[in-house]
Amino acid sequence: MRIDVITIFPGYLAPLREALLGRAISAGLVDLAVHDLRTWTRDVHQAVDDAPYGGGPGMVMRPQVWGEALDAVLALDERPARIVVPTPAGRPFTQATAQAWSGDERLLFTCGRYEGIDQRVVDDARRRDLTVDEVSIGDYVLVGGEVAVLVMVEAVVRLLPGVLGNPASAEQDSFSDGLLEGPAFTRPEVWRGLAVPDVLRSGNHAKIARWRRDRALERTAERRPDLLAALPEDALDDADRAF
Ligand SMILES: N#Cc1c(-c2ccc3ccn(Cc4ccc(CN5CCCC5)cc4)c3c2)n[nH]c1N
Repeated sequence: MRIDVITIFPGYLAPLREALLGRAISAGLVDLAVHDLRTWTRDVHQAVDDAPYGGGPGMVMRPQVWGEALDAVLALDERPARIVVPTPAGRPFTQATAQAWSGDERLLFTCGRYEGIDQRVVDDARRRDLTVDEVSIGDYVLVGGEVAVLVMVEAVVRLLPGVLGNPASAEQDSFSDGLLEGPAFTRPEVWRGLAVPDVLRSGNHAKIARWRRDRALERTAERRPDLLAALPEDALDDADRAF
């Protein structure tokens, strides 16, 4: 997978070259290129923003600079790219989104700042039959798109074959079966007077699986009843319902 990121703060994306993601890049599983949006400015001040038409707070990012940047970065590789535009007004980015995008050949992330990017940049890309997804990572307000890109790239890249040491980990993700995962424990058996649940040390795999499922159902009902309500009819078996 090729990933391009366009931003006025390239340094914000440095964490993508650390740890797991850094190893995925070194292993050739991901090609990452970060581009400074100001490369495509033409004025001495390298202006990327201007006042909003119709008034209102803050500034809006200029379409000319973004249009030239997108055209140039898209031309760097012939593979079709999904253009991702983080925005507070976007569709929710979920695990299902990450799963879907993990099958893409190329992702191109545009990091807005100020009050966002002139809407015509998205409109122009869509009318050229480019795939453009305007997404939000959550119902809170950030200062720009860079942090959202860090979140989305990590969520997608960890799903690529060969990235996670143990593929089962991604298969047993929270949300992958529609439920939150339950509590996890490791040694020591007792820590500050708190013991690991006996069932986890029983060696009885059926009982352990049941216990873990019950804890996942309990936690989901307590913290995310919306996820429970959204489960498909056949997602819960009789043992689940008895819980
Ligand atoms: N993903 C994601 C995001 C973002 C995000 C993503 C990309 C950009 C680019 C610029 N900003 C700053 C900003 C902040 C507030 C507003 C709304 N306006 C304020 C007054 C009138 C409406 C517009 C932009 C961004 C924020 N925030 N939260 C998420 N889950």
